[in-house]
Amino acid sequence: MVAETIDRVGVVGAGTMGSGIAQVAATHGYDVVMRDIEQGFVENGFDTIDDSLGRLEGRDSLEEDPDTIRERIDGTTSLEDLADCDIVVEAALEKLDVKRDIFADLEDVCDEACVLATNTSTLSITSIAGDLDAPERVVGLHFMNPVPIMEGVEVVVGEKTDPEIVEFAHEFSEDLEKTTWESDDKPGFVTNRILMPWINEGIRAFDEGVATKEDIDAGMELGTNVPMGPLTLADHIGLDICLHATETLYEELGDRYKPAYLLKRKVEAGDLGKKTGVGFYEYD
Ligand SMILES: NC(=O)c1ccc[n+]([C@@H]2O[C@H](COP(=O)([O-])OP(=O)(O)OC[C@H]3O[C@@H](n4cnc5c(N)ncnc54)[C@H](O)[C@@H]3O)[C@@H](O)[C@H]2O)c1
Repeated sequence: MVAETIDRVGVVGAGTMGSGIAQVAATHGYDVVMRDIEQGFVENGFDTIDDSLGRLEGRDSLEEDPDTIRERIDGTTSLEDLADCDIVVEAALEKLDVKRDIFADLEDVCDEACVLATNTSTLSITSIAGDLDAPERVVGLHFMNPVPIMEGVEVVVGEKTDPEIVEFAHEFSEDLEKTTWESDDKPGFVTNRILMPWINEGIRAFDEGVATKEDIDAGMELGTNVPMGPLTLADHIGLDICLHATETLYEELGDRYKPAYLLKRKVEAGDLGKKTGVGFYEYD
């Protein structure tokens, strides 16, 4: 059990994924430090956690009351507050330069035994760790959205990742009651290499007038037994995240991953999906 070797879990980014990872770690008894760049973003993260814990309590899915879980999470804007963490999971923007800067800072601040994990959807673990003194302690820990609900975690092995760190990543995920699979550090790993072109083709089909958005989603839900069609799923993931992921795959793997025109246009218009209230659908 790696649980015995971990006192404190750090999370970088308090957005959709970071808040979910902080919540799940706290639910499983870990003390958590959740860091974002502005206090308002940290507070948004706590609002998301409160909503989610409230819903889970309503379904009798929690073993402790929400306040006990919530009190295990400290919010901060200071990177130094991650100094005592035994593992830090980065869930900030899907941009290589942003992640490389964060990992350089983490290497300065954290103890050398601290495991550094990234929740990146498509960026190379090897590139994120490239400039570090100890790239062997960097591993991909790709949680799925929404983190408190989805069972799977994709463990991604960088060129230099130490096999013991890979083992640790699996065990840590299992301590959070997740089930893991492993991928080499190839563009999009297993999940997004296959999922993103599916979403992208759904957007193209909508843009080219094949069917209404509702019928495209219904066709895929009822016709292939997936829980959400491509346009609803894109709104849940965030259209900016989908665009960054598709652009990375296009850059690395060529024409078959070219982002749909309508995806770029909606991101430029600021309609990013559920998180901004408008994507392909409207949300309260
Ligand atoms: N949304 C999904 O469905 C999903 C699924 C799996 C993986 N991911 C990956 O998880 C990561 C986060 O995605 P998200 O959907 O939570 O994004 P998000 O936009 O909801 O949240 C990102 C947060 O990171 C913060 N941030 C930016 N720079 C930072 C820094 N230097 N230090 C600390 N915080 C910083 C932002 O202020 C924001 O609150 C991305 O790498 C994304 O590709 C997303």
